[in-house]
Amino acid sequence: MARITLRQLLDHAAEHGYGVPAFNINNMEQALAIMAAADATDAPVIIQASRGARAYAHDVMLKHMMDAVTEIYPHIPVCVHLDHGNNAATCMTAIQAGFTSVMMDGSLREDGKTPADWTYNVGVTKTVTDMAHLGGISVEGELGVLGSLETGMGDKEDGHGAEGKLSHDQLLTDPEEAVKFVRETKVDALAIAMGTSHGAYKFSRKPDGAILAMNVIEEIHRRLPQTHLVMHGSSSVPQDLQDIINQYGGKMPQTWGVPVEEIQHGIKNGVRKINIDTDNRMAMTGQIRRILAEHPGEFDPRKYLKPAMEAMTKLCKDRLEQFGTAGQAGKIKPIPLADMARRYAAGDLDPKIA
Ligand SMILES: O=C(CO)COP(=O)(O)O
Ligand SMILES: O=C[C@H](O)COP(=O)(O)O
Ligand SMILES: [Zn+2]
Ligand SMILES: [Zn+2]
Repeated sequence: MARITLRQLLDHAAEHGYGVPAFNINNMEQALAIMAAADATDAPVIIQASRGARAYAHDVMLKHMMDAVTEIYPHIPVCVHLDHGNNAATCMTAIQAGFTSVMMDGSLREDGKTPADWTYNVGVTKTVTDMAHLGGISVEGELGVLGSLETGMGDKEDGHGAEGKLSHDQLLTDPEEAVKFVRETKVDALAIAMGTSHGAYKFSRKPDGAILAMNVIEEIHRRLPQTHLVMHGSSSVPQDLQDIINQYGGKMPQTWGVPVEEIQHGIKNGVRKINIDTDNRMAMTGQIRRILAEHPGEFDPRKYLKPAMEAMTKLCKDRLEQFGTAGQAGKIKPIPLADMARRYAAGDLDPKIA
């Protein structure tokens, strides 16, 4: 059984200069689609579940799905990660359900809507790292609020995200603060804000530096070369997926996501975890729409879910190859949680800050 912690996986990625996509799941089809891609490319993967996914699928179902995929594919290291935990309790129950890594998103208050202040974010994140590291579990924190530099709006699209208008100061992570945040919280990975947002409607044009501030990543990486950076809202929203949805009755207005080459530039500058959900949702939806439109008499879910899974597998394979994750699975031997716990206790995994 090859369950791995985020920390071990991202340390390996940093050592070998690659990035790891973190794909969201809500159901069996998505879990199987991701694993088929990881298997085909010999890649380790991060499978993450949001609070919404946990409510949709039930923790027990998620736990057993993760047991199942690691049993089916024992040679693939799988990190099971909580996406956007809103408080310490949510993180704790995820750990109880078998997650090897949690995100404590203290950039927002517990309601998942209100931007939080520095003291709250540092306090709640440190509470979670203190607790999680005792068990060898990894923690991702977030500094800066996700949202659009074009409109100043937070990303309310999928229910989790800031409400109302935000200032550029809130939308762009401050590199000086990032250093202090990592030092004080001892997070294993740091999510930063630089113009990406969740969902399909990120940019009204192909993004340039004015609306996708890759310079913020470069600056943070310069000051924190040993810290693993995380890009949220990193779906590329490919044109062909927009087209297929619209061709078969969908009504998605034209939109732009994060170009893969920008993510590759990020990987050269310390980005190790890249969160992707929307692209997979679109890949599945496009095929479901196509099958149902072309075969209106069809009512066996397998007839549309199988092509949907295949489209998702293709998307995942593309990203595993583009981010350099492909070919790395066989090189990793997962370290047991108890060993990770000992390393944290000994201070071996403390942030290295110049
Ligand atoms: O950041 C994400 C999950 O935390 C997903 O981002 P997308 O909506 O761009 O896929
Ligand atoms: O927040 C990021 C993911 O896209 C999860 O979305 P969700 O909260 O709708 O499950
Ligand atoms: Zn979200
Ligand atoms: Zn996110």
